[in-house]
Amino acid sequence: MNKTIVIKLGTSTLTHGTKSLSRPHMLEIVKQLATLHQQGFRLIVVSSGAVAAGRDYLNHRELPQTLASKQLLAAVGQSQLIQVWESLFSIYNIKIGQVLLTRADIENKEHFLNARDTLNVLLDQQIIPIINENDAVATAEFRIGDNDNLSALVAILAQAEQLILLTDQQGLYDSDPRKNPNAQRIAVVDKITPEIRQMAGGSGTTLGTGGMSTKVIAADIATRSGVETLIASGELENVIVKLAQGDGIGTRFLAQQDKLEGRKQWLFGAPPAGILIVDEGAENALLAQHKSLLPAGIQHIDGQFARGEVVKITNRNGKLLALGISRYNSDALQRIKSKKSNEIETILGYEFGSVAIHRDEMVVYA
Ligand SMILES: Nc1ncnc2c1ncn2[C@@H]1O[C@H](COP(=O)(O)OP(=O)(O)O)[C@@H](O)[C@H]1O
Ligand SMILES: N[C@@H](CCC(=O)OP(=O)(O)O)C(=O)O
Repeated sequence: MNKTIVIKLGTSTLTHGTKSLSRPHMLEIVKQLATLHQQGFRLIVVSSGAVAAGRDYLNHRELPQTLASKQLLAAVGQSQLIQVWESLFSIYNIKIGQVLLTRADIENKEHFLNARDTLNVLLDQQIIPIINENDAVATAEFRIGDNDNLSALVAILAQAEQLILLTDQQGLYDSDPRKNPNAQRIAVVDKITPEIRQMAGGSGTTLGTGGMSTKVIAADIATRSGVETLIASGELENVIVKLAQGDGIGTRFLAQQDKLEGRKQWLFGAPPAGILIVDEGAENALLAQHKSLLPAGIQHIDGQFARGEVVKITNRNGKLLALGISRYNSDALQRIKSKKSNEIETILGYEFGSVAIHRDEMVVYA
């Protein structure tokens, strides 16, 4: 499959340093994305800018400094933002789909699987997802709070190879270049150490959230899950195309370990909520052929669990074969066990795909 790239565009990039969305600058970005899209890259955009667009739409009206005001600005601004994206992408005949996420959509594994399926179906249909945090409803408890972190989680969700964070600086510097004119850009970061974290300061503008420090945290989350992360300036000509082709601009944070295994560590935080006992055919498919687990191979189900929970997979002798995230809840599995995948929809009246546990959401022992 073609490479999946998540591109995060900060407010500073979308406004081109002004107080309004800069259509010419956004068109410049869309042009680059269209080039990569045509080359077959699977692209996901994480776009900030809703609050800035909302402020502009309401003519910078004086509002109280409350969460409710921010939610109001995000609600009016998000529709402005998506309209601009839609009109610009339509110049290149590219369709987009809006996906608004909150922390719960990433942390709750059932929501996680739903969001993953949505992104995959959009990408399979050559539609570019335009993602933002659902700021209009995300209260303190459910907020991720900054799109740098959101984009790292999206990269894990989408099993991306690369995360590109575009901002108003050429990359990570050894100190904030707005404060220190002699600051030096760091070209490659092998490992995110406490020294690296210390270099990254807060936002340089009133519109940006988090500054370089949230970008380094995002790079840490993403690289630990095997996603190479790049920070570069959105001002640079053809920057996205250059980064996708491996040009040495910006700051490159190297992926820390084998992609799949890193992601699985992130997925398997919770203790198993149930057990699936599988037949010999399924055991062989999992261990020798590295395949997903189909309902056809499941003989018994122990425990009550929801879609998205972690379960053990054992053979009939009780030998632990794997841990995996179940795409169906235990009641549904009771009804579709030993059945062919093409019968799932008839039996349940719905389906979440042909597999009970996907290979990418499984750790195999033995
Ligand atoms: N070590 C550093 N290297 C580069 N930029 C830094 C550093 N420390 C702090 N910054 C600040 O981070 C800002 C970028 O973050 P932010 O304003 O949140 O932008 P965005 O809207 O693109 O997310 C820069 O303008 C810069 O002032
Ligand atoms: N979700 C918010 C942006 C939050 C954010 O992280 O902003 P930024 O630091 O500009 O990427 C919005 O759309 O205004």
